[in-house]
Amino acid sequence: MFSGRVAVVTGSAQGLGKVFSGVLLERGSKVCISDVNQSELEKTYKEFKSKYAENVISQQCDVTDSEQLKEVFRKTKDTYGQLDLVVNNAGIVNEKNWQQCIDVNLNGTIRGTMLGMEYMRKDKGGKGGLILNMSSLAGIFPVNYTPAYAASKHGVIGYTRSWSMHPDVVNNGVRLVCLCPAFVDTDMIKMDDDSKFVGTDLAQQVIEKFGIMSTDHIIPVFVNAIEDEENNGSVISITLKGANKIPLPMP
Ligand SMILES: NC(=O)C1=CN([C@@H]2O[C@H](COP(=O)(O)OP(=O)(O)OC[C@H]3O[C@@H](n4cnc5c(N)ncnc54)[C@H](O)[C@@H]3O)[C@@H](O)[C@H]2O)C=CC1
Ligand SMILES: CC/C=C\CC(=O)/C=C/C=C\C=C\C=C\[C@@H](O)[C@@H](O)C/C=C\CCC(=O)O
Repeated sequence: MFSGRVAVVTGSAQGLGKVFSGVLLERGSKVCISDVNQSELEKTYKEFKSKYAENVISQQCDVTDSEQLKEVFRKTKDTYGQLDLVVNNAGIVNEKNWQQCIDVNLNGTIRGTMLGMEYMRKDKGGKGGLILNMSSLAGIFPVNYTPAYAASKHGVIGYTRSWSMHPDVVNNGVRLVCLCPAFVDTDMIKMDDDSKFVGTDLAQQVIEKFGIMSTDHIIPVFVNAIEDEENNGSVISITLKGANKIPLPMP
C-alpha cells in the first residue's frame, strides 16, 4: 500500500506535515516535502535524507503561488515518474491577516487539489490516487476566536466533498478525504502571536475543554485514510475521544 507510492506533502517542514511525511517514508513511500519556510525545510530534508536517501526530495513552495506549487508537482513526477498521494496540509491561523489565512488554507488547498487531479486522473495519464485535505474541527463547528480560519476550514470540507462526488473524478480513480483534528501539539496552537486569534482567552477556554492531542494521535487515522481504498468523500473528526466520520448534513 505504501511501498513505492509517491506523495507530495505541503507545509511539511514541521508539525503535522513533517510527521505525515515521516510516516510515509518509514513505510517505503517516496515523498516530495515542501514548505514556504526554506530554512526549516532544509533542516527537515537533511534529517530525512540521512534516513531515506533518494526516497525524499524537497522543493521550497508557498502554496499561495500557483507557479511554485506547479513546480513541486513537476519535480515529483520528473523524479519518480508518478504521483499517488497529495496531502494539502499547509495552513496558518491569522485573524489579522485573514486574507492570507484564506489564501493559504482554502485557496492553497484548491490549487493543490486541482494539480493532484490533473496528475492522478486516469484519463490524464495518471493511475488514480488520494487527495488528503487538512481541515479541522474548526471546519465543522463555528469558532468565535478564529472566524476566518473557521471559514477557510469549512471551505476545505465543502470543496473536498464536492469533488469527491463528481463522476469524472470518481470514475478516473481519484478519491478525496478530509481530516478534521481538534487541537494538536504543534506550533500552530502556541499563544505566541496576537494576530492569530480574536481573543486568546476564548481560545484558551476551548483548548482546555478539548485538550491537546500529540501528533501520534493523528497517525492511525492518516494511515487508515490511505489504506482504505473504499473511503472517498469522508470527513473525519479526530479528538482525544477518537475518530468519527461526520455524516453529510441534510437540509
Ligand atoms: N495543530 C492543530 O491544532 C491543528 C492543525 N490543523 C491543520 O493541520 C495542518 C498542519 O498544521 P500544524 O502542523 O499544526 O501547523 P504548523 O504551524 O506546525 O505547520 C504548518 C506548516 O505549514 C507551513 N506553511 C505556512 N504557510 C505556508 C504557505 N503559504 N505555503 C507553504 N507552507 C506553508 C509552515 O511553514 C509550517 O511548516 C494545517 O492545515 C492546520 O490548519 C487542523 C486541526 C488542528
Ligand atoms: C482554531 C485554531 C487553532 C488551532 C488549529 C485548529 O484547527 C484547532 C481546532 C480545534 C478545535 C476547535 C473547536 C471549536 C469548537 C468550539 O468553537 C465550539 O463551538 C464547539 C461547540 C460544541 C462542541 C460540542 C461538544 O461539546 O462536543
